[in-house]
Amino acid sequence: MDLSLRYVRLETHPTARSRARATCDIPAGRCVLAVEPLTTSLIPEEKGRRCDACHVIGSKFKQLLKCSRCASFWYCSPQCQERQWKEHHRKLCRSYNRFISHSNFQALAAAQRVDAILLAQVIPLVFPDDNFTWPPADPSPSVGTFIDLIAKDTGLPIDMLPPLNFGKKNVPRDIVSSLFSRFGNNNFLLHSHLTSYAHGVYPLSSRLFNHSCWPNCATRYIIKSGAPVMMEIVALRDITEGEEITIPYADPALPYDIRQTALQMNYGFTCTCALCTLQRDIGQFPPPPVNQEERSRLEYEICTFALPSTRPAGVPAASTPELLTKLPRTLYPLLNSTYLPDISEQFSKASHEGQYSTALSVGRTLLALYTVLYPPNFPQIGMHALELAKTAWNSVVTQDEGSSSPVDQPGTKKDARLYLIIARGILENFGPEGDEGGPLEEIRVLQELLDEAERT
Ligand SMILES: C[S@@+](CC[C@H](N)C(=O)[O-])C[C@H]1O[C@@H](n2cnc3c(N)ncnc32)[C@H](O)[C@@H]1O
Repeated sequence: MDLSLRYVRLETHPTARSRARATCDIPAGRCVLAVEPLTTSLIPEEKGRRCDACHVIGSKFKQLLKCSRCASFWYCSPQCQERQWKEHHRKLCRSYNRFISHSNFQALAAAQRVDAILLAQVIPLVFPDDNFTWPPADPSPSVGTFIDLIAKDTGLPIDMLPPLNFGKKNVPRDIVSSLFSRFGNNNFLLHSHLTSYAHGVYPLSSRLFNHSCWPNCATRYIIKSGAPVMMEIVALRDITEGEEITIPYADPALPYDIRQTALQMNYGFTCTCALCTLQRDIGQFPPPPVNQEERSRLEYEICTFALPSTRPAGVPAASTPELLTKLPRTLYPLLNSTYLPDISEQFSKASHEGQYSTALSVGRTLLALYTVLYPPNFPQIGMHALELAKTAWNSVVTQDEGSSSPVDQPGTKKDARLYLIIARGILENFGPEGDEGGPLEEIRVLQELLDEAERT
């Protein structure tokens, strides 16, 4: 495996086998590495909506072509169809529908079904000539890296998978088992504008990057017509030479216990990152107050405490959860595991129903919590700030009649501008990704509307 990479080098790690270290100082926003997939698979809801090869969305101007034999794969062009045909579809086409309608497949949980499809697509890549010997003879660099990934028991007995007999011969069970043991802890969820739409195997990223709940990098996916979907590892903040490069395997805003259980179950390790260490030392957060007045006071205080830190310009991004360390204990009830899901739901409901004052007051508290719980420049903070900017603008144009309590006021153009500055700083750092349009385009349009409103 060639790991002579520009920004990262691999070195041994006492418990995680190895880790990726920065070979030089890396500025925030820099793409540390771009990685090709070994294979990807759309989630069922996206089948027929996107090209199975390059993932562009079909439209009435660019209608997708259905595979005329299996009628289960769609392509935006004959080139994409040909590329996928050569990779795996020539082996899968005839048996794909039998495979996914088999009772064993139907009995699998959703995530296991995706792994089963990825496995079926990987086998023709590992054994293009149906020469089933282990280890495979003369693997491509990507297959070689895949074989080199950490193997773990997936907890799913192999006889629960549908038979894998795509080539002329049946795939030997021990080979299926060896390949399948690399799934589960090595698959990525592909997203566009932070909405998941596919799963994929990116062996080089799996081989290189360990997890942290306070990561210095995040993954983005580049969807380009006719090209494989590239995974890019983007620096969230300035990284110094020698620092370990990490990405999040789980959402850092999930409660500590849930993160630890998921990481242990799916990847077999206990996370000891800076966020986990701090949260473990703090222990359980007390429940939020039932009294509404008391609750509003805490919400007001957390906004005053955290929101100045979301201003991107000139504020160096912390490499440790600085805000959580400094958070007054009196505000801990707002970090209780019940509170964040509760206000997220309130925010979505109020903004969808046009209750802009409520949405803005709840959304502001949510932004404060995200700022405390997520590492600096984490894209979720930027996406939420953009939602707040749009809500403030909608409130302005519909002249929403909100109450006049200190935390519950109708939005103003000034609010919209402020949230837009936060959103732009973070999302421009994260960079263009996913489908066409999306948050960067929305920022541009809203900025134009605000500038226009200023002029008139
Ligand atoms: C996708 S691989 C990452 C690359 C891996 N370190 C290697 O050398 O191939 C995931 C595995 O790495 C290990 N790992 C990743 N992050 C870790 C962490 N923060 N602490 C301990 N082990 C970790 C676990 O064994 C996990 O199942």
